[in-house]
Amino acid sequence: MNPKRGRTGRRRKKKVLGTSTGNPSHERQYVRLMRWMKERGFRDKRLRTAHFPDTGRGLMSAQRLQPGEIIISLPESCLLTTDTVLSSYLGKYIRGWRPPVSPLLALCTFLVLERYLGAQSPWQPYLDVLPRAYDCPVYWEADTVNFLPDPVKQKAMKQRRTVQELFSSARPFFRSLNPLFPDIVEEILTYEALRWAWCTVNTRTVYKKHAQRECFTAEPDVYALAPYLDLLNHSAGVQVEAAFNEKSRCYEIRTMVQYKKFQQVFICYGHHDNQRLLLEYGFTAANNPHQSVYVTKDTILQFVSINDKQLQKKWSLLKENGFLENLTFGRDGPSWRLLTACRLLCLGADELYEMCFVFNHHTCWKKVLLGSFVSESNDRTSMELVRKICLHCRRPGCGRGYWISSQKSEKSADPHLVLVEALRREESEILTSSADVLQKEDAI
Ligand SMILES: C[S@@+](CC[C@H](N)C(=O)[O-])C[C@H]1O[C@@H](n2cnc3c(N)ncnc32)[C@H](O)[C@@H]1O
Repeated sequence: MNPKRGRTGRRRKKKVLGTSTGNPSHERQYVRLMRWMKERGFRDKRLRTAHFPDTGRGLMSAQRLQPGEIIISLPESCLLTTDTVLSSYLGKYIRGWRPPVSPLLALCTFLVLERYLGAQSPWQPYLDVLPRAYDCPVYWEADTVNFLPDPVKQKAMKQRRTVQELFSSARPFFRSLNPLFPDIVEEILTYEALRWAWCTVNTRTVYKKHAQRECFTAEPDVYALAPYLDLLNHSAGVQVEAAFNEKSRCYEIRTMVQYKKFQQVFICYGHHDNQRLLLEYGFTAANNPHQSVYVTKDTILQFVSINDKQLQKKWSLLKENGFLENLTFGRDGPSWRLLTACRLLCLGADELYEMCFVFNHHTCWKKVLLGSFVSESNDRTSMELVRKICLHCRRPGCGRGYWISSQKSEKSADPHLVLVEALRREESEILTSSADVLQKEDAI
């Protein structure tokens, strides 16, 4: 009996498809990729590609994996770095170009040109499995970016400017490549192509440090595209060790958690909140333990007295000491940085420069920045200020606690609006939770 026929066979087939990407042309791409990797010395069979309902394409365990076990070991010959670029046809153009290009631009240019070369590129099997587009804000419609909460919106706009500026500044270098692709180099190295390559590098590279080279700008050269390994998705809850092993000359990832056979295998991209995941990787993670709500300087300024003669001085002290960045609310209340900034802003006129002889002769403002108690009144007024800020952030119209349903119906085809909505929903939950914590503290 043919095991693929009949009910059992059909069930068995369904199960296999359920764990694969389910698309035959994609399947062929992975077969080609694996063959190509094998030619380059990759022998691993511990992971395999799969499609997951919540995270999309990823890798799953083909066997039980134990904590401490290496889950993937990628030979150096599979890595695409600036070494690859310099040893290619682009090398002499990069070495001869002044002012030097950045390592990032070199990689991006190489990716675009190799994609253009198609079957002539030795990297084709890898390039074929790369996404055609990304979900980072640089890909979004300008209108959609406007729906982001303010601090993320600023960063998203900065990201768009960064890529636009990179493109503008790179055009003379691109034109210098004319001898390689007469007449059409500007049609290949377009803004859209550079944006794709920029996102490819930013969302998929692993860290591999290269010594600084004269042919590049001084920006850190730390990128390595790692075929197949870059199919691993992110989870905040896993611990891995990942590094290039100088002895084995392989990029290795070791899991610190256990996986059953057929479970999705994750790595952790860093202790990132959802704003950062959205900006850098184009997704938000449900139940992200690092999620927080950012408070802008402008919001804080709305609630401090403009009659405070020391306001400017206090503001400069916060700025000089790096306390005007990353001011957040979390599920367990305001962050220490936000609280500290508020405590400094609430120091009384006579308190700011008052010397404290008990604590290393520091002035009160210094004491606040070091996290020490100053006075009951400072504690009370700063908590009031934090509560006001929290209340303000929760207000509909502040741009956080309301739903963007009207836009949603008009723009239901915009997948990025879903990301904005997820971010806003989570922010609203965090602010509610923060407000509860603040209320409880008030009651004590
Ligand atoms: C290094 S790649 C991982 C493989 C990727 N899923 C793919 O199909 O090519 C990083 C990208 O995967 C997606 N991703 C990673 N972790 C995710 C997660 N937990 N949930 C949703 N998307 C995730 C994001 O699009 C991110 O930019």
